[in-house]
Amino acid sequence: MRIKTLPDVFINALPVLRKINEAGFEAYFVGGCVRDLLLNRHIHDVDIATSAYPMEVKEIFDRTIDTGIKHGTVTILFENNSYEITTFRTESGYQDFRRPDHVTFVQNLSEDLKRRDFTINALAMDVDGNLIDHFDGLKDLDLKLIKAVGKAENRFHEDALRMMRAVRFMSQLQFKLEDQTQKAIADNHELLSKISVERIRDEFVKMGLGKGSQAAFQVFLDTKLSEQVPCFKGKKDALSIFPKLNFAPTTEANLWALMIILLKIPTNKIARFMRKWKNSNAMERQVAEIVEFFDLVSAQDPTNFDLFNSNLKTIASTIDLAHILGQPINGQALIDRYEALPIKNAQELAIDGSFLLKNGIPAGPRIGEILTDIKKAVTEGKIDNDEAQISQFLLELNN
Ligand SMILES: Nc1ccn([C@@H]2O[C@H](COP(=O)(O)OP(=O)(O)OP(=O)(O)O)[C@@H](O)[C@H]2O)c(=O)n1
Ligand SMILES: [Mg+2]
Repeated sequence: MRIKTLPDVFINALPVLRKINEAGFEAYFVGGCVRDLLLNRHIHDVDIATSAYPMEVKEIFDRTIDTGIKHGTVTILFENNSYEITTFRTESGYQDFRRPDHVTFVQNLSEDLKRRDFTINALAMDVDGNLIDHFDGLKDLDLKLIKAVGKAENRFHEDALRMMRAVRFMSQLQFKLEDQTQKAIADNHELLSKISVERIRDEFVKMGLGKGSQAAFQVFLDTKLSEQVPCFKGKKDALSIFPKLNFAPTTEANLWALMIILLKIPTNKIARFMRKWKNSNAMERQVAEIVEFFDLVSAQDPTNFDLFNSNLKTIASTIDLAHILGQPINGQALIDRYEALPIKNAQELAIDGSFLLKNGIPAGPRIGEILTDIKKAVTEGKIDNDEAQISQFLLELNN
């Protein structure tokens, strides 16, 4: 099969392939970019595989970066783009279940494609748009099937992360998992423990946010992959709610918040959970804020001061979670009330701590307490946000 009209990302890269060809080597587009081209999905980067060794690639192009020479990868800068060019290689013989420290280069494209994870990721395309499909990847694209190349177990022994990639692609592409591939994951799920949490987390998040997240999550549970990730062991019942929900989360923070809610993780253990998953401090804070506000809204109607202490992003997340979990809350009313607040942060208050000092309040913790009282009074609409009314409020407070 030949693709006649290529999108710009490929057109821009054609001179790169030609230059490699002219130097006497083979070069192909490979992997995710060919898959996404055929699925009409957005293509974020094009990867190139070649028969040239990294040193030979570096001789062909003026501007190169040694991204992963050990793995056979050189990044080249060409016009305004950068491309990863990887020498045909294989991973077989490395049975430590992780990406190998170094690889064996191979002579031809077929040997290279053979070591790739799934048939739909083992497609290649040459400079003329001819597709190379040694493993029926095109057929599986048609059947919407994630199927390992060759013997599935071998692929997962080469790199156990591929088991998470399987459920991630199921979710992102809304594909089914081929039976033998699923069986191999179930049989080998324990190998996932060899993989770093950061790499598992990235795949988990992509799975959780893909269009087919609920079907994928079910397989993630059924194959027991879930038993090998932080804090999920023995929690199948609680997590089984996810595939049954009517909606799925749309942001990473909401995904984590939903996990915390489903697992009933107490407030004082949220930081621990987030850290076990190696999330950033910023993500940890955002998720803690969302869960806290969600708990508050689930228990009672928030006051204006509660809304003031929150922010639009957190409120929007809470509404999303309530929607997902089928909890009746009037989201629009919350947003309207937030928008109508006379002040949205401490900087918008007509006075600050120095005003209190000038008005005879001694420096110390009392300043903070009084400022809180003033913010409460202003947000609850008891007084206007102006100096005169705040002064009056202070007088009454002191009497
Ligand atoms: N554990 C892995 C990772 C990658 N690959 C191969 O390397 C290609 C590129 O890898 P990567 O960019 O990680 O994945 P993509 O399939 O391109 O998906 P994405 O759209 O997320 O980049 C894959 O298509 C696949 O052929 C693999 O066989 N095994
Ligand atoms: Mg890619």
